[in-house]
Amino acid sequence: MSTADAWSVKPATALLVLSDGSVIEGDGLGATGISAGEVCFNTAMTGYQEILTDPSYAGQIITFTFPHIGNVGANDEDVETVNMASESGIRGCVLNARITDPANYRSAKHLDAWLTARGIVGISGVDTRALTALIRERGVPNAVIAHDPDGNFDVEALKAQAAAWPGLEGMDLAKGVSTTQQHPWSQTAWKWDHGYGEAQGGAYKVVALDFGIKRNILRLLTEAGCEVTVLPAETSAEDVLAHQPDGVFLSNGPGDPAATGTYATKTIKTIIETGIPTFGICLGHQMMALALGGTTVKMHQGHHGANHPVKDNTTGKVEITSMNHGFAVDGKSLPDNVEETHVSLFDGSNCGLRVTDKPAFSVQYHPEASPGPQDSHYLFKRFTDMMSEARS
Ligand SMILES: NC(=O)CC[C@H](N)C(=O)O
Repeated sequence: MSTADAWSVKPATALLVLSDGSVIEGDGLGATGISAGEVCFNTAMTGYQEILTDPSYAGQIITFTFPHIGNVGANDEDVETVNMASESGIRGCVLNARITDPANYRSAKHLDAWLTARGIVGISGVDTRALTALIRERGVPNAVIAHDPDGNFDVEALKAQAAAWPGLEGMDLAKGVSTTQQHPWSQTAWKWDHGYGEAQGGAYKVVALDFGIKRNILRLLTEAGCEVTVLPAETSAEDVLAHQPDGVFLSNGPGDPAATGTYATKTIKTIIETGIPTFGICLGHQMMALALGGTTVKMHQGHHGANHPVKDNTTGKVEITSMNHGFAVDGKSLPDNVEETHVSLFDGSNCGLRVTDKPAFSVQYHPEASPGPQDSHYLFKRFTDMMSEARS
């Protein structure tokens, strides 16, 4: 780039328009077009591709607080969406620095080209610190992100579109990202010497209800000795039980748990009552709480990052966790036969539960990480131990 190019003032090729009418200008990246959603911020310093493909982000525009996103490029391995052909559902991304050319041996594509191929609209050159400070002060705003290489924007129409977006509360988005067909899963976790492996069978037959499940959850279940069958979000309790599973897994996923719970909580309640070991993560945790009689609330700014400290009340240990949620279980709403097992050390919010008279437990955070620390991998063993105990 010549000095003249570097200093010339170019018109904005992307806009982030908040529902309060604020207009933030920047450089467009990824797909062109207009996309609406709720703006959250994620504080993870690595793993942007896994974040961008986590189906739990459907309906959301992610602001990365880490300034250099894209510098290790993109590849086919670091994708968390189970169905490679489908988009994760994310509505856009907001970056600080312009994406540089990738510098990593695993890179197969420039992140910009990868975003375009997946239909994700993005904007860079944004003061993401200021945006994050605003979200912390006022809560998560609805917004529209627009990208046009010629810089032709109807700003008033974009403001109206941002103001009209209904918001995540009341939205059931799980059905849209769930598998429509039951399918088996046998890939095991990544090993540095040979990459991903394939499991032959497994000691425990597990069915995973897919509300937007991440690949690494399935890999860690397989790794822990489970033979996994993935079922669509709306599968009935009867159909789940017809598989005669040793255990049932309830996945993460996007949207409002209360809206998704309208069909899933009935199923979950029946499964727990039968005494089959049940393990839930994130949306699965929230819906387990709802099934047990608890309630969920919308959080002020949510928890999205890879360094959230959580205390395990049963052992007193603190684990550093990966989180991605904008709703939370109200710990005080849990009935007497449900114990609060984990709490966030950032704000005291509920991060885990255990049913005292049935083999069922769940956590609000992401023990599979991807991206994030591996402190909480022990929970997959806790699930297989539960299945082993139930057998004997
Ligand atoms: N990661 C998840 O499963 C997210 C759960 C839910 N959609 C929330 O935002 O709280």
